[in-house]
Amino acid sequence: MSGHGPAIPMTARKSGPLSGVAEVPGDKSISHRALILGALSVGETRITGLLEGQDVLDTASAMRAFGAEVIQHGPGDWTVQGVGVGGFAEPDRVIDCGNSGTGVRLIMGAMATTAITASFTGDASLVKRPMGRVTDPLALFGAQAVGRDGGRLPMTVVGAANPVPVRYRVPMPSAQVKSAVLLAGLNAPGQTVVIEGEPTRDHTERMLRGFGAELTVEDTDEGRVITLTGQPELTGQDVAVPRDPSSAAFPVCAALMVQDSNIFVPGISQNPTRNGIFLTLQEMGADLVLENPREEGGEPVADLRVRFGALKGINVPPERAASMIDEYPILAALAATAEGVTVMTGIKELRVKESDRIDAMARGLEACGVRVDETEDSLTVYGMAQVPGGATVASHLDHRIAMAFLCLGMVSAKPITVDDASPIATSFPVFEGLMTGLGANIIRANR
Ligand SMILES: O=C(O)C1=C[C@@H](OP(=O)(O)O)[C@@H](O)[C@H](O)C1
Ligand SMILES: C=C(OP(=O)(O)O)C(=O)O
Repeated sequence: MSGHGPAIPMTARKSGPLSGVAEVPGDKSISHRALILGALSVGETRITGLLEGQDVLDTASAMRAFGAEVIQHGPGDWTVQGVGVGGFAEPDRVIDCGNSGTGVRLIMGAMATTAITASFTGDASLVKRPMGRVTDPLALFGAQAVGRDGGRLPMTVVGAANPVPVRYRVPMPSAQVKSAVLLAGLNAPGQTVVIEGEPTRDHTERMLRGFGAELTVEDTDEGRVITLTGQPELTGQDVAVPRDPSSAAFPVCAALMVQDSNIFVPGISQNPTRNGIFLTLQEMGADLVLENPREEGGEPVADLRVRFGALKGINVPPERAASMIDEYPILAALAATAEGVTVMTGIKELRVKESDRIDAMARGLEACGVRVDETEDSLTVYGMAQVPGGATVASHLDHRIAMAFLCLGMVSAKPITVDDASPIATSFPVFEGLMTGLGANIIRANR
């Protein structure tokens, strides 16, 4: 929803120790895809563990607008009656994707090779984000897009009536762009080929196969080559959504920062295209143990046992960036409490997220008394024994910035206030209750 309600300022104070079980909600990326692929299938898709964050609810409502029947039966328990590949109806209203880059970009891909027209918009954050990275490859299929300011929302996409298949090399590491092209390729005849220079999250590929598409993935000198055979009949599936590693990163990092903490975080996806944060934390010296590795819902998962302990700053290798792209805000907060310097390079994609995350973290950390250096493509954080805090930090309509500073406020000398924590509801609606349940001292500032 683009209608953004009143700001919710929130303050975090010295907390802990954190202890107990952190049951984080379902994976956001997989939740969006389960709804979209369910809508593009024939028959019923039953989804359990769906993330009921606003980003995903907006995708559910978009799928209804394209003609699918989407019903909630209970918490996390949803069904989708799909319309089949090429069966999307023309929506009779503007598709409002709220705060969600994943939602709008994947849905544009999913409708771009059907002869319908759809208009898209979003909130004050989403309308600033680049859409040309998706509409450029969609134009190769024959779709046309007209947007504001050379490729921003609001935007209207006219789907291709006679789509042709495409061979496309994704110019930046982006699972959203890759996925938009693959979803568009579903309704094009012949083979659509997507090549990515560095691997990004592969949920679309895994799930397309699970829904019955013919798709191959080859690692070559050119990169990862994904070939999809168009116009398959997708069949509704049962999807069990694993818990979100990107959400898990917040209680995990908070427990690593807050003295004497010891928490258990069950059932977290360890998909190798998503687990970079856990490798990084272990390199920093974290007492983070992966227990009971297993497969759930087609994804590798493990339980995490996390205990407080002193961490050291490291150089995070740029080639790891794609596998932890959403975790840099919380890593930057954690780095402020580690011994020594943490250097994060190869992260310029952070500049086009819900906010410019390099800038938002750098300014917020400085306001809290932490020294940082930034370049277009990197952020360096100088750790200190005691972060001063005592600042009000802007979240810029960015859930991950809000959560990162609330975690830092649990260990700073003086409290940290986030000017607006309402965007947390887009990805982690139970954050406040979950964290306070573990022992976090966070409270809505206006209560
Ligand atoms: O495909 C996805 O589900 C996502 C891909 C990433 O974005 P980019 O494709 O822009 O890197 C990530 O930051 C986002 O939270 C979710
Ligand atoms: C970047 C993110 O999401 P999106 O691009 O879907 O808005 C995120 O959740 O950190």
